[in-house]
Amino acid sequence: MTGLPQVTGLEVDAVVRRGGFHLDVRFAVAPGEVLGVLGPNGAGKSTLLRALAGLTELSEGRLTLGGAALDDVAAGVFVSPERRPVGLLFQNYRLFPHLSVRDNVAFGPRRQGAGRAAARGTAAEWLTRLGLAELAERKPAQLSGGQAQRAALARALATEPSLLLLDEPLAALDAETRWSVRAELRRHLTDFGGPTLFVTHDPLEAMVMCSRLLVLEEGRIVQQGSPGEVARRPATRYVAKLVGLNLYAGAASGGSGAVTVSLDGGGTLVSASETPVAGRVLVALAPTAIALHITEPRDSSYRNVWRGVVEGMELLTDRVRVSVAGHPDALVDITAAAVAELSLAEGTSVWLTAKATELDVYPYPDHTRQDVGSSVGVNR
Ligand SMILES: Nc1ncnc2c1ncn2[C@@H]1O[C@H](COP(=O)(O)OP(=O)(O)OP(=O)(O)O)[C@@H](O)[C@H]1O
Repeated sequence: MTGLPQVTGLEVDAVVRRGGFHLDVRFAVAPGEVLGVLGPNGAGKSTLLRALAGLTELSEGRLTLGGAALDDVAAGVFVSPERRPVGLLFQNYRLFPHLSVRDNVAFGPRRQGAGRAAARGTAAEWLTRLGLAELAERKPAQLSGGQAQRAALARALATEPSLLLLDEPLAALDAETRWSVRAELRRHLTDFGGPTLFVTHDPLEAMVMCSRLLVLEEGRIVQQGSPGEVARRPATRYVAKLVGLNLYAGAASGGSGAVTVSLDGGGTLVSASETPVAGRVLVALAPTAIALHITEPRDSSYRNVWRGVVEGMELLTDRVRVSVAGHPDALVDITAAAVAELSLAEGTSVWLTAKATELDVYPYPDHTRQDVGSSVGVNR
């Protein structure tokens, strides 16, 4: 025993330049951890996965898996894609159309040097595990979307990879199939002992499938944390929107139990936060925690009362999301019955109220780029 920790996970310290785009990230993924990678279009999610798979070269930095370098620009190390112990699962499956399902799954083991019979044996095992044994002789075009996705998963796992890279693996499936394939995939990810990166645009999927989330924006990491932390305390406007919260940036003053925040875009909010906070902060407020009134509310239990004008309404499954312009702007979720009772329409003047206990105030995250500050609120 040397007493040194054994490095078995993935360590990423990477810069990739593609035209005018720069990806610049540093993070680690532990064995068995499923890291959800979220971010708006063009944030660099696919670029990151491509770099890990060896399909795009690093401009600077180093990637190590289990302590061994896959890429090390300074040392001149680059392991070619076919020699990386990496399982890939992409949205559009990329099964070979001319090969049977069995041969698609046997392809990886064959490429790794297994004999024809051994590779077919491995393929048969994985197809059985994924409930596809009876479809082994079919061609990909003869499979449903869910079956094809399972075949692609069998193909990714049959090479016994040390790292799994999943790029929106469920996006092409219809809602019902997606649900069952997701449950299946989750089971396999739990069994898989290595690190997994899971790119998705779907916040629910990220919450359900991933043990930790990493949010990329413009090639940089703007937030990392457990799904619960990210959902409760979003670091940027993009994350707040994703998890359905109002988010405001401002300057805090006052003590525990009554923190006053002067918002960047005008207006003031008061929080009953028990943790003393001062200086630059973010304030998260759920759309369901705001109430709308036509006349000025007389109930003094509302510490936050401000005026606004209805800008738009969107029907959600069981509520209506009302977009209100004011200081601050806000998204407010109310029932369809309340919309009717208040006779709300675009242009209606309203009063907004929120209890101080409903506002979560937290320090402005250090790792958030400072220039996000002025635009961080869902609303100005
Ligand atoms: N081959 C390329 N050459 C130059 N720039 C590229 C190339 N491929 C992608 N880019 C640019 O790199 C940036 C990141 O793209 P990437 O595909 O990694 O984003 P993404 O987060 O996966 O987006 P999406 O959610 O839309 O799939 C984008 O600005 C894109 O235009």
